[in-house]
Amino acid sequence: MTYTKYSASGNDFVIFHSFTKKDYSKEAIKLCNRTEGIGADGLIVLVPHKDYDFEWLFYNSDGSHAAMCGNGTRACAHYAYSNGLAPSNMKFLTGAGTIESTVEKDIVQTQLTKPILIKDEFIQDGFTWYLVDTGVPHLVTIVEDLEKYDNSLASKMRYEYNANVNFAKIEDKKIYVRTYERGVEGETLACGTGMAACFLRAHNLRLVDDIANVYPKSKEELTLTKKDEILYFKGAVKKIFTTSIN
Ligand SMILES: N[C@H](CCC[C@H](N)C(=O)O)C(=O)O
Repeated sequence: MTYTKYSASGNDFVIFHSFTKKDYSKEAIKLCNRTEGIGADGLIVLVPHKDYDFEWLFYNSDGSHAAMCGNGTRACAHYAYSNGLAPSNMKFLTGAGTIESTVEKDIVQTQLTKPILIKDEFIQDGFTWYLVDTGVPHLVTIVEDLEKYDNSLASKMRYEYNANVNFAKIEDKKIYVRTYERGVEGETLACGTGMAACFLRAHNLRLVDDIANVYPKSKEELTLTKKDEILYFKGAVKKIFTTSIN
């Protein structure tokens, strides 16, 4: 089987396509393992679909299934276009619904799913939180200093709310984010739906404009846009290598 490794702003994925729609959780654990596998935050499998360019199956590195992955959609769209599986402007089916992505060289833009507010502002453990679903659930707290990121608190909140956990700093209308990712069970270098959740929170508080640059732990620049209540997520992706494993 041929596998391709992508990095989307530091959030990395193993991607392949197959005619077989089945549970790939075990493959995800094996392939995402950073010592004995290829190593990645997640596995993405493209399978045929009669109504869309393809359907995707997404797994976190612990083998758990997730409905959506913002960075994963950008990597997967680039993979699909590069392999002739979809046109540059494509529509594919995810666990969170239909996703539309557009590929222009190494820049990919994804139209995210409609955000759903789960729990508005609440205070817990000394931080003010906001819980929103941007394809998957995300807790967001805005802090003055990202050194306030607390991995053990993030892990506690992740299990209490079954959500990813984001600490965001806003400076000159730019957003800087650190994310503890569910299913990776640790901080990743970027989390697309997490950046979208932070953007939404900052936008609601009028701390950013309708278009904002967002910088995850990898420091790569991404752009989030809110237009007619729809969120668009744009940034570069990198194909790292392709390999065959028997
Ligand atoms: N870990 C997430 C899925 C991946 C989200 C993230 N990698 C992104 O780019 O949106 C979850 O289980 O909810």
